[in-house]
Amino acid sequence: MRFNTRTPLDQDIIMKATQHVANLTKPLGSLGALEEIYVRLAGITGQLHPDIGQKAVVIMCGDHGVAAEGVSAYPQAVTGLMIHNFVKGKAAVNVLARQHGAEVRVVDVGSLLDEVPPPVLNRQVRKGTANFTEGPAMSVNEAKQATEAGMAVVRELKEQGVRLLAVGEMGIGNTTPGTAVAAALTGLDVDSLTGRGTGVSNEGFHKKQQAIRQALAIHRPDPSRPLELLARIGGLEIAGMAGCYLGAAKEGLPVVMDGLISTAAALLAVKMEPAVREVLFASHLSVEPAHAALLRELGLEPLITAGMRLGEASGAVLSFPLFDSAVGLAREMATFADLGLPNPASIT
Ligand SMILES: Cc1cc2ncn([C@H]3O[C@H](COP(=O)(O)O)[C@@H](O)[C@H]3O)c2cc1C
Ligand SMILES: O=C(O)c1cccnc1
Repeated sequence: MRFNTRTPLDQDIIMKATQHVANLTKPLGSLGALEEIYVRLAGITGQLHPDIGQKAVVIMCGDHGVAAEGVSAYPQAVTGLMIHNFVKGKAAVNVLARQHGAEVRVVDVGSLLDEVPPPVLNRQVRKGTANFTEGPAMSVNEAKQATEAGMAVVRELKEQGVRLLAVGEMGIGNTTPGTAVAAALTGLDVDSLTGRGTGVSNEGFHKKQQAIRQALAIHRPDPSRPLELLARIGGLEIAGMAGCYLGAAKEGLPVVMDGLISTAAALLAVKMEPAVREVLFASHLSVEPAHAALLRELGLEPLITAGMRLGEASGAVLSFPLFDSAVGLAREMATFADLGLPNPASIT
């Protein structure tokens, strides 16, 4: 299956933005990653002064059959409880979204909840995945449906005026499929990639490594067939997030990833459609070891290292002020020409 996206970057604006940032009254390159953010935002939006005023965060939710293997420190029911907590506005990501001016959109693509509380979008493809140590997590068709749900949500947000997006997830047990996907896509070994997620015990940690190894052995996932890989060892919210990134590339919308699971979904989306890479931004570096491996594979540097390991898009929303700063600096700083001077960098 191909998900059509347009080539997102406007090369003419990229050149103009690169020149503009080089002419600002500061040593060349001294604003580091903020300069790169600004130039790429300009390329994605096609605007020399990108409008990223209206922001949203999408939280994809789903449950995991592999939780039955005892791979998480928390019971599966916490996924549903947290969906209710998002509705009340009381989760970490809600607080951060209020602080940084972002709308929160929660999408249930496959929790175990029988009644999905409004305004959560009920896009349940099925109630949780199957245990992937025994068989595929879901069918290819189900993975496709969840992916398309993510694409549709992003299309709606873009139509409603959203100009910067964060993507995150909720799903107890999902650092296990997140790490399995990372292992399959990077080829790195399970020992070096597996972390403790919510803080699983030593016993749970060994079960987790065992579950991932077993899944890789049974399914032999092929990185050149990303949708099938997603169906076998992924998750419904992972598919939903992959759809968000595909949708963002299609809509020309900059999108900020969070930690391990959202970045695993992003690498899957890039494997499905390489143009997705152009609209992706890394926010923070998760404690989960597989996260750094995924970012390396994507060739992206995290902006914040704060020892976080939460998911929910908390790190992504936390990075929003850096995006506003990047755009504001480019818009408001004087150029050397404004001061009536040649750019000192161009005369030495
Ligand atoms: C109360 C609570 C809130 C959360 N918010 C995000 N996660 C995070 O932890 C889970 C993954 O870790 P593991 O694979 O170890 O289960 C995911 O739901 C992720 O979003 C949470 C976990 C809990 C317990
Ligand atoms: O890196 C993450 O996104 C993460 C880490 C631990 C638990 N949940 C998510």
